[in-house]
Amino acid sequence: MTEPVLNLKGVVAGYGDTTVLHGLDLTVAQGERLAIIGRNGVGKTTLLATVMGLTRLHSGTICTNGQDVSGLAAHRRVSAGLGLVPQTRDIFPSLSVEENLIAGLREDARLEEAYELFPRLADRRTNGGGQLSGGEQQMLAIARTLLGRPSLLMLDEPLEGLAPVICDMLMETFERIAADGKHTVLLVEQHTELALEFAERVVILDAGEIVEDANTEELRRDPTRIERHVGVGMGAT
Ligand SMILES: Nc1ncnc2c1ncn2[C@@H]1O[C@H](COP(=O)(O)OP(=O)(O)OP(=O)(O)O)[C@@H](O)[C@H]1O
Repeated sequence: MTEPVLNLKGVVAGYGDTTVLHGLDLTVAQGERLAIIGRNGVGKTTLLATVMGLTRLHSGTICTNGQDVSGLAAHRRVSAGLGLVPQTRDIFPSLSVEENLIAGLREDARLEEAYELFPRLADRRTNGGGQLSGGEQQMLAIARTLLGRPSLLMLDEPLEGLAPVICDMLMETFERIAADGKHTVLLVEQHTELALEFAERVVILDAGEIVEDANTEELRRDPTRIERHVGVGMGAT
């Protein structure tokens, strides 16, 4: 049987002594398209950061593809197949686009893959990271993470603050990445409708706990299950 790409058991985590996640159990199968939604401050970013080893894990275990990574540093988790595009994008502003990409490049990956995915980055390859528009920075952040060859690609509110035309283009790109057979995509998104459009399964976080974990169609049939945790109307929260 194929191991899940992500398996969390009893995860209690936070910052220092503060606990934000209160005992999460979550299994993500290979190839799944999962969205995590919830109001501001419920712990979505903390969950992704915890998977990457960037918070304090008080108890519980985190496994990826059958490997327990609970005690590993973030860079070792990248080698184990976990990839995060953080909300902050973390582009190096003084390095060129190409140098930013090289920073994420695994030996078996090629720079050209990034340019094939986002031709715009090829046009901008010698420009500094700090000279890019918000949309171009997001493309760079996504491409750089993909060059690390993640089996799980985690995207933290990747559409935030971007123009609708760029959001559409990025959503299409996420569809392609999810369909290529090499990646499992986990999307954290404030815009509930966009999240539901993309995902086949939706997890809702509230106050650091998973309060819904269901098939997207099932949730669509009973929107109150979303609205009671995310807000009325299922629009942007
Ligand atoms: N570095 C930090 N140190 C201490 N507390 C933090 C830190 N980052 C976040 N928190 C707290 O953890 C809780 C969860 O925040 P988190 O950013 O994970 O929520 P979120 O669901 O991603 O919200 P948003 O949609 O606003 O990004 C909040 O109470 C927040 O204040």
